[in-house]
Amino acid sequence: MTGDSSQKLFKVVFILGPPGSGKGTCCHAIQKNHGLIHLSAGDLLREERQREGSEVGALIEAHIRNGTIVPVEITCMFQAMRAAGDSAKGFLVDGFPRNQDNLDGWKRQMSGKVDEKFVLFLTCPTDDCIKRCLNRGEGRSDDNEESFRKRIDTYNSQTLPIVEFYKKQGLVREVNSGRPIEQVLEDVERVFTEAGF
Ligand SMILES: Nc1ncnc2c1ncn2[C@@H]1O[C@H](COP(=O)(O)OP(=O)(O)O)[C@@H](O)[C@H]1O
Ligand SMILES: Nc1ccn([C@H]2C[C@H](O)[C@@H](COP(=O)(O)OP(=O)(O)O)O2)c(=O)n1
Ligand SMILES: [Mg+2]
Repeated sequence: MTGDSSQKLFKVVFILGPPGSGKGTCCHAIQKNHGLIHLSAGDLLREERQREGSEVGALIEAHIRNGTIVPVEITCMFQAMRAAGDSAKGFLVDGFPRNQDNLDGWKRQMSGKVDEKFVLFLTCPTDDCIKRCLNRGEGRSDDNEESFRKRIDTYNSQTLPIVEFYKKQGLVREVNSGRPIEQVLEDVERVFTEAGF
């Protein structure tokens, strides 16, 4: 056997779905119940954008407004997972991998280090998603109609193929999130229970 067998694998669940589909909301509920750590790629990027002296803040903001995806070298999820320590039971990786570049970077860094449990795929009609984003009330620079349209285009052209990639591996668990939150969370909870969480 080669490699360090004492190294603990990071247990990971990916959360994907269109903007406003409820990824963050579901992660919030699930992390409380299951002792998992929620890592939102978007939150991490917004944090870096706000960090004084950040050399990539302006670049991140341009991507966020344009609804395009920041290069994976900047969106370093591995760093955040390592920083969280290995006491975590697992990670909810929210909004990542969102395109082929994200996926390639993830594989380069994480191969042999992660146990990918499944992808929670939230589906929600675009009309509901836009209403939710416009009413989110977090003052985000991309929660306006123009940025939303660009984000949804990026989602359809770049993120859905990633969902397909995981579907082929039998890893996708789909939940219709275009329903009242109690119903969504009931189904999400069931998916986690079935996966042994
Ligand atoms: N099932 C739901 N029904 C109605 N509103 C919801 C539902 N799920 C989430 N929301 C609301 O929609 C907005 C977007 O949710 P959020 O979890 O931030 O989505 P995402 O992370 O996918 O963009 C938030 O204001 C949230 O409170
Ligand atoms: N993997 C990621 C995730 C988000 N981003 C950027 C581009 C996205 O439009 C914004 C916002 O992402 P976030 O996941 O917070 O947005 P939603 O929760 O889907 O509304 O951040 C990215 O470049 N790469
Ligand atoms: Mg979110």
